[in-house]
Amino acid sequence: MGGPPNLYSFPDVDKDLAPNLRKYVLEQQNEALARHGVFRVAVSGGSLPKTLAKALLAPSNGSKDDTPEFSKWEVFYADERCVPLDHEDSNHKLVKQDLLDKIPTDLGQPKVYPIDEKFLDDPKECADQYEKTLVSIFAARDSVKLPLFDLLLLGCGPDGHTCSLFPDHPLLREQDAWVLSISDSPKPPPKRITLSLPVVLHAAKIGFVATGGGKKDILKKIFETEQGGNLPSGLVNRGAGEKVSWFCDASATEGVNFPRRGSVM
Ligand SMILES: O=C1O[C@H](COP(=O)(O)O)[C@@H](O)[C@H](O)[C@H]1O
Repeated sequence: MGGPPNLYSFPDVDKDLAPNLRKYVLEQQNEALARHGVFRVAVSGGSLPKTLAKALLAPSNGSKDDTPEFSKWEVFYADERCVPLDHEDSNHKLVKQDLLDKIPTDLGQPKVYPIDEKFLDDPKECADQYEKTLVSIFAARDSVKLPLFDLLLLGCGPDGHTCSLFPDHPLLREQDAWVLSISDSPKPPPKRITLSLPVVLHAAKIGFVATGGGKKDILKKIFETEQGGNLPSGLVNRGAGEKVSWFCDASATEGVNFPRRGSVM
């Protein structure tokens, strides 16, 4: 990858981070719609859905560039916990309650691809079924080696995990599968599915959202140390380089020695 990742650090989440995240997401939307008429985005759970909702549910300035065209969105999950879709641990539940349910009707609704609840007891089957869904969308016309998401919106845990790819876990070595299962997640709940690292690295753009003082030690590690570069978020950061943009607040980047960018152009 050519250039370095982009690190944005904003004084305030509501006033600065959310509007810049909105600009970034809508830029990716508009480029994707111009490319192929649909915007394919995979989102994470955790703290991301709340910040994303602040960004996307804000009133538009009325320009075409600043309008979310939700009816042309296809929303997937970067990772999901094997729990019912209305369970409080479900990433889909968070995204639905914070964002999807609050989209004004005149903006349309995205097509959403949650996991199939039939396979909650069998994470491997759940992952295989989700991969089949991706194959039916991304590889229907010609066969592709990896699905090309227009945008991935990811979180970074305080241990450096992203999606449900955890530090030192054998899943990080997977080269072929698109969607993986994990039954021993160090963070509960233990049973989950996740996009594989090659799929993450292949995405057109990758936006991390990391806010709050609880993220500053891990960001310092990722941006400043060799060891941090080998953590899951660090592997994405190093491997995808300039395709990666970090949307952080000042508390998360305090003491992080890496050049920051101003605002999204
Ligand atoms: O378990 C998970 O954690 C990560 C990070 O969450 P955060 O609350 O620290 O932002 C999240 O991105 C992932 O989707 C989720 O399953």
